[in-house]
Amino acid sequence: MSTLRSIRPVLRRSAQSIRPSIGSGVRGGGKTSVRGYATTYVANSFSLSGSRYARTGAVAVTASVAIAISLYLGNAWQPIAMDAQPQDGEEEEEDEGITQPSGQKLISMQEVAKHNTRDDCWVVVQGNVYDVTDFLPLHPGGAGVVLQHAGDDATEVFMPLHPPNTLEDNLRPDQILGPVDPTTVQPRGPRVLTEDEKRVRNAKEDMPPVDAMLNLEDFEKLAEKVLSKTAWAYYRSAVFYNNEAAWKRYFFRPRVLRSARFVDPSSEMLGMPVSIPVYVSPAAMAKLGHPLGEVNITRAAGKAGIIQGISANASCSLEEMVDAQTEDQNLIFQIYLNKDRPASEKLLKKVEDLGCKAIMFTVDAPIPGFRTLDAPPSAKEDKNKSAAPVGIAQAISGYQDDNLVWEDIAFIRSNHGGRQLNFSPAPIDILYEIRQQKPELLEKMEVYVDGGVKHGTDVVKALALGAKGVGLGRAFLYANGTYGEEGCIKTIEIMQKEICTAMALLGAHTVKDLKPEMVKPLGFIPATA
Ligand SMILES: Cc1cc2nc3c(=O)[nH]c(=O)nc-3n(C[C@H](O)[C@H](O)[C@H](O)COP(=O)(O)O)c2cc1C
Repeated sequence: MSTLRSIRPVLRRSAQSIRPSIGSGVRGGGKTSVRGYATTYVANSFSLSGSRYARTGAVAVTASVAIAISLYLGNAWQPIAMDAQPQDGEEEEEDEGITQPSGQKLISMQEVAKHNTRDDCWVVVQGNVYDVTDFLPLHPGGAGVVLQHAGDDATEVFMPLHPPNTLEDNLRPDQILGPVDPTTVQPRGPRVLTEDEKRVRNAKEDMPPVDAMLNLEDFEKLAEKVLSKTAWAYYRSAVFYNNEAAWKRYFFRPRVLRSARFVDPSSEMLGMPVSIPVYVSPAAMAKLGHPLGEVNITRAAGKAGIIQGISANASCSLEEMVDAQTEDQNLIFQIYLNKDRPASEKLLKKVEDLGCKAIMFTVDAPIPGFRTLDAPPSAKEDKNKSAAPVGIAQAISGYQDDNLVWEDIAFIRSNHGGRQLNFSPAPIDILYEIRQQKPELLEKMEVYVDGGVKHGTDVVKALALGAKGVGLGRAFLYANGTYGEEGCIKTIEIMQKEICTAMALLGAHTVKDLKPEMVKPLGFIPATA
């Protein structure tokens, strides 16, 4: 990690909590008018110089995102069955492999099927055969997830959840065995949609245009209808009991008779200009909601001028997101410390080489929390034995170092929280406590907040109390899962309008005009020390 001095780390610590981080030099951004709303707002447009990212130097991803999970989601690659079927007596010859003109042997499905045990496990993904025997104990979701597809084609369950090249990046060259002989692939016939797939298809046909989404709650309601049961369960099953409610306990003290004609919601985060002080919180598995996954979010964040935090468990590769970014877009990468620490160092090096501007270091997920909604499907529900034998959250964890302590990360001074422990304090309550008891901290370091944010007013409350920026996690997953990139852009637009309206009505022209005395808690106030 010492090789990464130029990357600014943001350590994720307390669950659903605030994110203090160390800011540094300020870079200017140009200004453009954003119209089409009652007031003229001035937003920052990025014009960073010297921020082109290196797009080479990509090396292996860690086991963290490798073969993370098996779930049945449909619409994935299926091997093409050729008309010619093997004739009796020809099997032995095929099992030895047909040699292609390139010299590479084709492997028959019959041969693949022989390697179907824990001690000898092959799988086929997108027409290629992989020997994953040695990888079984390393699989984040446990060996069982992979063994369900031992000796068989795992493409359909593998593809929606893994970045491209996951297998190539994590297996030794001798474990990448070569292409399947397509003449040996049994035709599967037309795939019959499950009840859930039919429900999703019908719901998608009924979707209103994106402009019918008036606020983030509209996206959430629609997401529940159009997402697969698996995606909804994973996205929704977080430990946010208190967070959403907590924002509603804080009220404004507006200032009046201050012109509301001009409002500028632009700001800076970690020295980077942002059009609004909202960022994308790193959240895994965007492909569960849309085939283009996190890339949609990258594109939207780039166009709208906000920062994207990329999950270590993203279903797209970092390279894909880097390729999708605009020239002066800023990406931040989130990591968990891997039990295999050199793997984390390797990942950090890659993250730096690919031009990410900071890291968020999540430290509150040494083990996954309980999520009943995201539980493994019962055997009854999963007749095809195609789903993961554990929930998604469980399946993509496991590689995180559960022995991580402060001493290991003494060089990092800031944090980011996940969503593991229920009944942890809500971020706004912690922020308020800091404002009351240690206001000097808010001057010394940048504090970021996320968890349960649904309205521009939530953002404005946090900014007034001293936060530098506010993150949205599920909002982008829902937006992506409903309308893809368009939905993510609409989400940012909605937030911008709501933030500007709240600022104008509070009598704040710029983010700096938002003051702590403009926000007070009513009702329950968390106990103070
Ligand atoms: C489905 C889902 C996946 C998440 N994945 C990650 C992750 O991979 N890494 C991480 O540090 N935080 C992760 N988080 C936590 C988010 O970064 C963020 O703290 C949280 O979503 C904020 O709350 P919100 O969803 O109400 O905005 C995830 C959250 C959700 C809901």
